[in-house]
Amino acid sequence: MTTQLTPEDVALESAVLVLEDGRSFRGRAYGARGVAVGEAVFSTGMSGYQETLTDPSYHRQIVIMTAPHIGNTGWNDEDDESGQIWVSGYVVRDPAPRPSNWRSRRSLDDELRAQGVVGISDIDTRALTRHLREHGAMRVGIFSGDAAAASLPDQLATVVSTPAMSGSQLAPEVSTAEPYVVAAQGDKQFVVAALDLGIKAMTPALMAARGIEVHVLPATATFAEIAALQPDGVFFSNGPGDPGTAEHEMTVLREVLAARIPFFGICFGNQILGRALGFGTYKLRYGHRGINQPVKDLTTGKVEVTAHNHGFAVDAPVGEPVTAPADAAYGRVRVSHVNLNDDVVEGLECLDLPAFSVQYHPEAAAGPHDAGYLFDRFVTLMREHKEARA
Ligand SMILES: NC(=O)CC[C@H](N)C(=O)O
Repeated sequence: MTTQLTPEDVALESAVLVLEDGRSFRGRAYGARGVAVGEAVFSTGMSGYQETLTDPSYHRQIVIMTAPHIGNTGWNDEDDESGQIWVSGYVVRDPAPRPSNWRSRRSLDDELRAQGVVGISDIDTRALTRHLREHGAMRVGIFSGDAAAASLPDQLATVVSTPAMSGSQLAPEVSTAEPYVVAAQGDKQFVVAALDLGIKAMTPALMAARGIEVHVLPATATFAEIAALQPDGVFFSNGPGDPGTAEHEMTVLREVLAARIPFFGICFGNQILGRALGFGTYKLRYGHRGINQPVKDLTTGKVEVTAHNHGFAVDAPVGEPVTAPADAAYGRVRVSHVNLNDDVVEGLECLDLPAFSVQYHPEAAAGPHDAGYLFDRFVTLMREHKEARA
């Protein structure tokens, strides 16, 4: 006689989370069954889990949600930031047994299973987050189904054999294979070439809403391919991996700067601008991920509450402008934004070139929208540049 498991039995299946330093947590299988490995990172967002899961910048990361209840509003057909879930695994405390929202089409659990994403629930996510804050981001594995029964040394061996985030070049793995165009809404005012390093759907949408025709290009695009579009501006998106590996993108950006084409970069794009100007990048202890990070705009003195997802940052001096260390021809540059929690550089502005960037997310789809003015700043920069050339 075969035994049929009921949904309740399945929900009670045990699973284990193993950190690379040997600490482990027992929980329950959630989403797909199997093995997931990646870098353990925590997000403090209380909402927007669908946008988080589909953000390509989370490629090869296992995301731990500090908000205890996840899945309450289910999964809809409108909020994806890309064509798939990118996190390599998902860790929650208390998943909603029944989603409730007028837009929900299926449960989060069903969507994780359908996309083969291994998760774990009933984890003390507070204890886990405190561990990561004390010991820093590290590799982690989730083991469920048959893999849950393997020995801890075997599970640990799997975790430590996965590549570390530092040194990982991941943008080409998530970038579009072919260029595509997002049409401007209303009259077309500007053409922007947007390098897709892991772009989120909301970014071209917010540009299109401002009359920009966005040509989204693969990460491998050359300066010649960008210049062939005769763009009014160039944009470099967010994306996964270590910015220290983005040699091709940095070289292309230096050509963009030399050609004095207006430039705006977000997150990975900010780190690449930092490198192009001659600053270093470094890995943060545990990064910034969530939608409640206070950032000060040093131009206006205003503080904005912002969405973040970064594990690396630019090493540039806060205060008086400095000459770009890479090449005096780039002129002066200043740090334009800082994080008020830890003074991390959150934005760069060139004073003698039409280029600026931010480390955080003005496109934040789950909000907050305090930083939306940065898209307007890009439009102003392109307009001024166009008028000066006319
Ligand atoms: N969202 C992003 O663009 C992240 C950039 C980079 N991968 C980091 O972790 O810092």
